[in-house]
Amino acid sequence: MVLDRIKKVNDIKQLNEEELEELQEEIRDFLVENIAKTGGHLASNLGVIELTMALHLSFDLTRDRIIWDVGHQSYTHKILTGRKLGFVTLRQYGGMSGFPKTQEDPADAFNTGHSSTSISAGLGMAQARELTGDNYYVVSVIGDGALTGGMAYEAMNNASRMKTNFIIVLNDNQMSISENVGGMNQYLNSFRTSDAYLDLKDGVTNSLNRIPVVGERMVKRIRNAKSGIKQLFVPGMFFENMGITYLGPVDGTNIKEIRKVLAEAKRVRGPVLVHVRTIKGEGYLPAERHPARFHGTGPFDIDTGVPLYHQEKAHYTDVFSTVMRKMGEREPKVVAITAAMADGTGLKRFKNLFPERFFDVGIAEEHAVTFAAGMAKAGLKPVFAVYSSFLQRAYDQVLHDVCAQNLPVVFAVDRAGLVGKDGATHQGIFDLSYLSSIPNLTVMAPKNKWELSDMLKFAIAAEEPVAIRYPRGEACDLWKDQRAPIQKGCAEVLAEGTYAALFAIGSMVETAWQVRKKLAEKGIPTTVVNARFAMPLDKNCLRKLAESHPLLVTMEENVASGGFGEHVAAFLEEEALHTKVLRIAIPDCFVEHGSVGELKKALGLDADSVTEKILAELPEEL
Ligand SMILES: Cc1ncc(C[n+]2csc(CCOP(=O)(O)OP(=O)(O)O)c2C)c(N)n1
Ligand SMILES: CC(=O)[C@@H](O)[C@H](O)COP(=O)(O)O
Ligand SMILES: [Mg+2]
Repeated sequence: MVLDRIKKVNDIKQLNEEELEELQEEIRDFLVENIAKTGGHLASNLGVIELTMALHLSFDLTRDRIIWDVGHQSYTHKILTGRKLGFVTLRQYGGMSGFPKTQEDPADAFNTGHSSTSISAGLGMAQARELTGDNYYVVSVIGDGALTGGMAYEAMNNASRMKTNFIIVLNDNQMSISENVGGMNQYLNSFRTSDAYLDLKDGVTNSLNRIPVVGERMVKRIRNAKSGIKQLFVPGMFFENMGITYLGPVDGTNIKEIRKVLAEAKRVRGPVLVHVRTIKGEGYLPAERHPARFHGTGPFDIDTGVPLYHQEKAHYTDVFSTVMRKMGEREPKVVAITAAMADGTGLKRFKNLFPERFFDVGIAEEHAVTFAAGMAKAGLKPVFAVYSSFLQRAYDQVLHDVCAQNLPVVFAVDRAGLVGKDGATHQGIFDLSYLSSIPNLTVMAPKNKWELSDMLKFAIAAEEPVAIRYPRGEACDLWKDQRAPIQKGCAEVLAEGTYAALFAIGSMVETAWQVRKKLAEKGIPTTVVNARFAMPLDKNCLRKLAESHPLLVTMEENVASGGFGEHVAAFLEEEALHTKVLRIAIPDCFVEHGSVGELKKALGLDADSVTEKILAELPEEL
């Protein structure tokens, strides 16, 4: 196998043409076989095998730097830098990450996970190189989906000042996770099928002048031509007009062609964009046919592409999806917004039923929030469904555009808590902290699936901003009959005891219930309260609990700093209520990948660990 000869970076450069062709196929088989077992981001990776090989052949990654936008497509890069063996543990606890990690390999130039950062980071490096007089290439590889994100434009707007080489590779597969959207997508569509890049440069004398020799010769040729000197339409003119030389489009399945264009890109003095057309899921039929389903997949049967494990219980996302459908039917003012996550957030159904009230804004969380604010101001009832970790980048918009004006926007914060295999960049463990501190914003979390439904209805009826956070995965289906109406700032007592009060929020209510059982077996009766609201807190309930229990335990799936427990503790101190407080939260750290169960155990958030911590706090004579 040629693949076995790739042990470290640059080993690919030892291969002849025939061997490169073999390698291409071997990598494709390797990825399908391995991801079929471990799960992972398959379709995007299959699409960039040739592009990645061409990049590794064209650059020296002991020195040059490639920044992978989002980073979910970096598997071939990992293989070519000698990490083939890591695929057995891909995204598993203690195993290899699914994203680039500088701590994993020096050839990973920059950590990514969230979209549209690569051009900024690359530009920063290229700028640093200019100032320090170093000598290396910087290449930012960005997908057409990631190019819908505002940061990419902010970076391109700045790139024109570069006097030295800076390469942007646009990996254009016409897909975000699902179909790509927006004006840039339409613009790219208008010349995606154009002929070879060189013939299309007529008229682009501006940037050709930045390509030594070849460019100058072409400019001369264009100037001497009798007709067609100024074509009405020149591919890539948008980039050209921003001062970024455009080269492309080039066939992303053809390593030789890509290398040829990259060689030219290396000669440009200034920023240059190489437009590469790729195919999401290339070479594996089920993924080519269903690129969105194979964007991120669990284990599957290779022959059929059918998932190996079937979902048994409803996920919180499914519940959200169903309630949104019902609310869409009942309430014509309800509109749904997603930032390129219609599948993941469960809004696909709403999209199909109410297409005119569904808005996919692209990977543009900041815009999505202010867009929602505008809609709310004009009388609609926007629901922005967004992953907790992606809402982080729209903090100012939540604060300044929605909450400061007290506008009735609903934030359906999915993937709140530990998400597991995507790891540190995607864990939704900061939202209770960053949302609970914003005035006017009500922050809630359901204990089970019925409560998510009730909370969503409550939020849609509210005349002010509300965020509901709920975790990835199966929805809790305990306490079907305990469904007291949701009232702002009111908690729900689930069971009463005397020694300790477990004041838990969201997913941790179920854990509190398990802890209660474990303590009951030891003869220790506890109270369990479902807090429901992280903000405003149920102050009356807290007063009563503090007065009647020697120990109050707060439980949350969020970091400790600024979180639920911190707010509870601050309130008790303010009121001079002197019960002992034990705060169960995620330590203030970035949490790497692994299954949610493993991570909870490691972080002391599982029922056994919490029980031990409580026992350590209770007086010995109990
Ligand atoms: C800020 C942010 N929002 C959403 C996502 C989720 N996400 C991951 S990949 C992706 C689509 C990216 O599309 P593209 O850049 O074209 O890459 P492709 O998957 O097509 O290779 C999205 C929306 C993210 N990673 N970061
Ligand atoms: C790379 C990325 O950001 C997404 O593809 C993410 O991995 C999706 O996560 P879920 O599997 O939780 O939808
Ligand atoms: Mg794409």
